[in-house]
Amino acid sequence: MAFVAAGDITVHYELTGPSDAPVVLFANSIGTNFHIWDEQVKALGGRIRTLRYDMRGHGLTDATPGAYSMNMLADDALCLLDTLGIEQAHVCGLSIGGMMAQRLAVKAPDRILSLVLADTASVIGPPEIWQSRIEAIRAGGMASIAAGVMPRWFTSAFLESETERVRGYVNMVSRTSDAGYIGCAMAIRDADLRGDCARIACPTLVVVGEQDQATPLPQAEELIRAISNSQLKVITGAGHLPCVEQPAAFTDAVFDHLQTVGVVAPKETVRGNRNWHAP
Ligand SMILES: O=C(O)CCC(=O)CC(=O)O
Repeated sequence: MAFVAAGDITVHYELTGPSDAPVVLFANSIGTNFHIWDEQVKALGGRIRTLRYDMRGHGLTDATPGAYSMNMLADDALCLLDTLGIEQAHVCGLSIGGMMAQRLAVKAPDRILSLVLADTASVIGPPEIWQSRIEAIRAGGMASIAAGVMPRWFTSAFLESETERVRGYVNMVSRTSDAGYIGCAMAIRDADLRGDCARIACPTLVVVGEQDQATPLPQAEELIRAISNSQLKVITGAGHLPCVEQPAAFTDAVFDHLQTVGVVAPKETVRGNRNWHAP
């Protein structure tokens, strides 16, 4: 396990892959931790340098009290890059991680080379959803909301067939810090990144699970309209966490994007040399 002091927090992170390879920074969604990227890191780690971390308030990263903002979360990511001596990176962010990535690409355009914005939007609302969730956590703790979130994250097929894994995700949410989740929920509640989106210039892939209930396809289409240099990929058979529910399709989408932006060699070469989807 690796930890680094970045600004006012200690961040739990993992950096793997060849030291001279391009870096892809992976940012998690609310209520999760960096393990949502396990399959992508396993599949891509030999070709690129993968940097994943637990967002402020999540996993083993510090949870500070009070409201967070997308700007604060983007500063955390920049601080992590600075502390690890990484000048430039591609960024793949899911949901709040994708909101943070929108802010980051505008805040540091010379450092962010491309984006994968997965199951995210410029506004994830309405604010009342987040406010009532914050109040529910204050009243009953994280365990009181954990099971109710699952149908917003996973397809009914996954909920029915993957009961142990779903139980594990309920545990993941339940064990997230109250303060950390509330801080991030406030950041989502208060964020409107439409102005940032119009200013994103780097190549951007927008990915969405076709059955995403939290940030559905029309919101991904809005991102495509707002970001000039963007493409859309819909992942079938997935909800809000396609990196978990359809990991191979999600990894392929990220890989194709990295190929488009010139980070990795053509698919045939890579897949010819590696057992691409092997566990
Ligand atoms: O937990 C939900 O209901 C959806 C969460 C969301 O939209 C933001 C995120 O996953 O970071």
